[in-house]
Amino acid sequence: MNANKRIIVPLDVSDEESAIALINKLEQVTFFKVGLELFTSTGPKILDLLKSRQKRIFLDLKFHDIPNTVAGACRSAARYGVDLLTIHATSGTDALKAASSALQEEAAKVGVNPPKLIAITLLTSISSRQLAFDLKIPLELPEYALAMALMAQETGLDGAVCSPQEVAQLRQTCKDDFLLVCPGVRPTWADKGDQKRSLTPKQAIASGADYLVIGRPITAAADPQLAWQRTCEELITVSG
Ligand SMILES: O=C(O)c1cc(=O)[nH]c(=O)n1[C@@H]1O[C@H](COP(=O)(O)O)[C@@H](O)[C@H]1O
Repeated sequence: MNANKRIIVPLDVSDEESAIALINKLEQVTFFKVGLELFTSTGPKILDLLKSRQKRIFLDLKFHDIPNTVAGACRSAARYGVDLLTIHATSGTDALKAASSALQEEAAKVGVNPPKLIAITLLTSISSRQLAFDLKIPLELPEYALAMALMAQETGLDGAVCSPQEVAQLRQTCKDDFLLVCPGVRPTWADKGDQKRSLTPKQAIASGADYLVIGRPITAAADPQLAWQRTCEELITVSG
């Protein structure tokens, strides 16, 4: 896959106008993420706009609820015809199974391809200290992320979201076609911000990530187009 097709740019802005401005500046980007901030503001309108421009869509709503509720949310999301959708692994196996079945059934009913359903293993903003002291989870961080990914795989999900620092271990253990999506990726020249477990794009791909989510280094740059190009150039040598 071309380097630029592996990068997903999140439209983490508060309204449609700002999202359109970013999409226009980033003409070469083929895959965008619509997350909680933008979707809460615009609703599905933004998905139609992206589709009209032939963009791929990662709808990152991070569902986390009881089985009946996530199944209903997945039925609604299935109708949008997006490419990727997220749910927290900590929703539990019953909810993961209910979500996955609901997506398949509803997509077949309305005649669209179901999105790949991917599980959040552990948010990339959580440190090992926070995992132990705030969340009270008595496992090493990589061990916990792997357990969540394997649980997602066993319940029939299509992949997982993990930090680049855990991706090599997940790649080794999970099936080859289990999609691994890594946010918290920072080009060599970018600030880390609130991302606690980051690697560079090149390191993340070399470690086995299928897709990288790279936001602020590109979207908050003075020249987003130039930042996008520099990011792609960093990747070319490993995945060109
Ligand atoms: O699901 C995600 O995309 C996600 C999961 C996670 O564990 N960490 C994480 O940062 N993200 C998203 O990835 C993007 C990262 O943005 P930047 O930190 O600006 O590159 C944001 O849209 C986050 O919502």
